[in-house]
Amino acid sequence: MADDEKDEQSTFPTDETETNKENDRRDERSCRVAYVFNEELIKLSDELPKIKGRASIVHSLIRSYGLLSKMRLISPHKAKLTDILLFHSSEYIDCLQKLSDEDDDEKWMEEAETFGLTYDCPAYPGIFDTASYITGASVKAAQALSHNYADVAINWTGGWHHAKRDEAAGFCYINDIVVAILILRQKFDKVLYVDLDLHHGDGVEDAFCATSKVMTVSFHKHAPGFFPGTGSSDDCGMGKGQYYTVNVPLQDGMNDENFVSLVKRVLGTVYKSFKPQAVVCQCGADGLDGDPMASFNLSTDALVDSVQFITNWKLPLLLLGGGGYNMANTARCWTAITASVLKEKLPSDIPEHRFFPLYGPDYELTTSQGNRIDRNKDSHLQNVIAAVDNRLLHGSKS
Ligand SMILES: CC1(C)CN(C2CCCC2)C(=O)N1c1ccccc1/C=C/C(=O)NO
Ligand SMILES: [Zn+2]
Repeated sequence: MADDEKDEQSTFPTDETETNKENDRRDERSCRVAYVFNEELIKLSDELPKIKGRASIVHSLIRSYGLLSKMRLISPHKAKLTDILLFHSSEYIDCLQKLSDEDDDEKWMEEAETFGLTYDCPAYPGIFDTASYITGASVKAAQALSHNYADVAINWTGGWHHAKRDEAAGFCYINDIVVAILILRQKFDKVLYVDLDLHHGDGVEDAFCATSKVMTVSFHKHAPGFFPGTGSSDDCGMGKGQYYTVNVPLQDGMNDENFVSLVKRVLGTVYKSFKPQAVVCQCGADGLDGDPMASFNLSTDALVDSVQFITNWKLPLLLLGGGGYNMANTARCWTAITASVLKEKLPSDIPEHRFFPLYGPDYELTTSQGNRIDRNKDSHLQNVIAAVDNRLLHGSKS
């Protein structure tokens, strides 16, 4: 049978002896971390227009710190069409495939508009294969958690949170996050989604706004004219999903201390009221100081500490990438998160490796905070927390 039809069961050693042998129980010291990658995934991800070469830079830094030998390496394959269609409409996927195959049939060009495949989100040749491979990696990571093969699973090429059921958006074509959550939902009754990217995780929020089985919590910049424009604290889901959507809208100049205390305060309340059985966290790094988005003042510590807070819950956790346009800082951030999950202390000096020159002039692993004016008034942050408490308290009554 074809490789991608192989029953997923056969991918992970499921017999107890195998997993028990490899300290199956998550103990205090560390947990079992699965890292999904192969050369094909890195090569295809490197082709993504706005983050050319980023996948290699991230993977090379993780490898140069010797972290690969401490993780369970899993080789992914392209997502099956049936997995992609768990979320996306077949009309949209058909059009994406046709445009990606350079099918110059006029018919598809006209439809392109309907499916968001336009100038600001072009379906460039090969995009369908790339997006399918990335989605397959997030699916494989989710399956590693569902099969109890790992406690934490990582796909730094994933995290494309803007893609809608039948529309590409914000340079996201297939929403690997939604597909991965739907896979996790086959095993876990309640899944928590956390979005740390600078941008609102609108595609994931939309997908689950009407269900109480998936709670989405997004921390993001929310300002006039800033993409995607949604994500105000008023968004609260609808129907059965009411109160299972939480948004934390922020202004420019957000610093580590306020960001991390907000994350801990909001997620602490969410954890107590929602009681998730699994967590998916999008770790977009475009909120870091030094990113071309030039919005927040965050250092890598802010994202590391936020993810560590979630890791401490000791729930099955899927970590995904996302935005991050300063390649070296994004690699620093996701390497530091990987080490933190492994409870590995890394030397601050960047090891000599293929991309070493990118890390000048300091050649250090962690970055410092920016000093952009902080537009976040304490009163606003207090109001956001009150709104979240109100909603979750209200929600937990229902
Ligand atoms: C084209 C890129 C993706 C890159 N970019 C910057 C960074 C560096 C130079 C331009 C953007 O603002 N983009 C966007 C353009 C239109 C809509 C959305 C985005 C970004 C989405 C995002 O990051 N979500 O998490
Ligand atoms: Zn972003």
